[in-house]
Amino acid sequence: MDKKKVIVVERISDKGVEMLKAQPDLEVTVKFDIPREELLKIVGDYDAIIVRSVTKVNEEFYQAARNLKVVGRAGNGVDNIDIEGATKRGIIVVNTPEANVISAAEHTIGLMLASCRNTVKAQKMIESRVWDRKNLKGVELYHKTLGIIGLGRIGTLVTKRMQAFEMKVIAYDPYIPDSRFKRLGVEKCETLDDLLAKADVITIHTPKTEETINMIGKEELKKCKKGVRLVNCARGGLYNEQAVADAIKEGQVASIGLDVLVDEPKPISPLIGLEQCVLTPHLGADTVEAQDKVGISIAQEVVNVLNGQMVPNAVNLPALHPQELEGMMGYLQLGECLGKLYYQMEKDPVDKVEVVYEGPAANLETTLITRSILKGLFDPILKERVNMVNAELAAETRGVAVVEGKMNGEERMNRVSVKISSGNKTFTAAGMVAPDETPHITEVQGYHYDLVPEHYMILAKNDDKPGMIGQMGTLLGAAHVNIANMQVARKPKTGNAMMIMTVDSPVEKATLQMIAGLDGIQSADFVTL
Ligand SMILES: NC(=O)c1ccc[n+]([C@@H]2O[C@H](COP(=O)([O-])OP(=O)(O)OC[C@H]3O[C@@H](n4cnc5c(N)ncnc54)[C@H](O)[C@@H]3O)[C@@H](O)[C@H]2O)c1
Ligand SMILES: O=C(O)CC[C@@H](O)C(=O)O
Repeated sequence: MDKKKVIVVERISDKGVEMLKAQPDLEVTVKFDIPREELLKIVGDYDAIIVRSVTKVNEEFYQAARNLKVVGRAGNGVDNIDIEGATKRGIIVVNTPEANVISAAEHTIGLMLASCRNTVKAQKMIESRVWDRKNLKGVELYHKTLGIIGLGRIGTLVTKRMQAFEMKVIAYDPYIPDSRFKRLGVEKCETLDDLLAKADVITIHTPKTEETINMIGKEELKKCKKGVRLVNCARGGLYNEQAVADAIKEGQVASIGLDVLVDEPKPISPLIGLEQCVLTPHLGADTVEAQDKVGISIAQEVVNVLNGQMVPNAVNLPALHPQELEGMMGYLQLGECLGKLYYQMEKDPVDKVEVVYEGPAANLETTLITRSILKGLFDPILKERVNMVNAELAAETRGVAVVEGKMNGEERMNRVSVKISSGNKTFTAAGMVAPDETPHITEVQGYHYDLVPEHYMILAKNDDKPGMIGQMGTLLGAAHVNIANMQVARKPKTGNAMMIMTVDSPVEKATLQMIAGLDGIQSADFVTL
């Protein structure tokens, strides 16, 4: 089998690279600082790429990256990656959202302290052999009010640490529940203006989005307390750099600590050179500990995606905890099997897919199972162009309505049932997952079974009369097809039955035609699951 090709284009830890290189089925290239033109020329050869924050993974990039299946972002923010473009193409984007947050929180605090105590200005003075303490007086953080914009992972870590400094912490984040504010002992600001009016120090920890770019500009700075101190260890441009530079010159802003700038990695900010400004070149995640965690974790995720496994940190899939994922694997396999049956047994284009989850199955992350059903449904007609990432989009672009229903309740049997409609014709299939995570097919077209799906299966509808099984066995035997398992189900009042056989090898078209021609066989389909 051909080896999958991975390229690492930005620096990750040696441990991460070693992990990739230890995979026998991967060919790994590590090449940093590749000029953009050259990268676009070579990226078409690779199945996976690992980047950090500098590489722009955009439309132009995707057009060149014809074989790409996964983008690994060694870090947290994905603002350099066009997620929609990846989703459209079925490319999975993975990141390491937890691995560097402690380092980023600590660096935030470092910048806060350095800018409040003129550390950089003091160092420059000493380097020019000047010992002049009168112009270096700083301020304490003790009993001051810290305003946090964005109370997510890093905002929360900063909160806990600055509460130990006995700062009063207030925060503005309209997207998190009040309970989190309460649990952290943080005063909730209903509006940004509320925070601006109260805070002595402001630190921002939001992602870079349409809503957050230039979130703090000229007007917002006017609403702050005179002499406010700012920190940004999130993304360049959340504070408008020109407005902050002007406000520093006017004395409205006393200092700013910045790890990030709008123009990285070639900064041209008006803040550069101001003595009230402490700057670092996006070092928030650059610690030994964070880089080890990031490198190992991104390598593992990329390997898992290439091996067809689900990963907890896929940015363009619903987020799951690793424990939740464990309990899902059998359901994802079941969903794909149920979906795959349709286009291998029927020809009519699908209008609607209805999925009902019953009993324990209803308590799972069902959107993911529905995606696996859609992936299975479209697999026979789209092959590798459909996967868990773009399965929903594939349904939408084909005008297929997808409806999910749930029937909770401990007393209910664990069951996933699928009804696929084409005009007024319907196709149904259902299954369950055993406690050992093995999927079982329990119903196809109203016939009931308890069958563990296998790679190759024959489904044959027949008249419910003696001799049918014998005829099938003889014919398959003559064609050297070994039957591994067989179940027959009947609908007594109709005189109809359906056999499902799992077989050890593919069944040739000619053999299938002979089966379909047997006396009493109504239809015969060979399916690959
Ligand atoms: N400097 C570095 O090296 C470094 C390292 C890691 C992360 N980061 C950056 O730090 C930032 C925060 O990361 P995180 O892991 O804490 O993210 P997170 O997703 O855990 O938290 C972000 C929070 O921002 C909130 N938010 C979003 N839009 C908002 C708005 N308009 N107003 C107020 N709140 C809003 C969200 O509700 C969320 O709670 C990101 O921009 C990330 O890229 C930087
Ligand atoms: O070091 C990097 O690649 C950026 C780190 C950080 O900004 C992140 O979002 O993880």
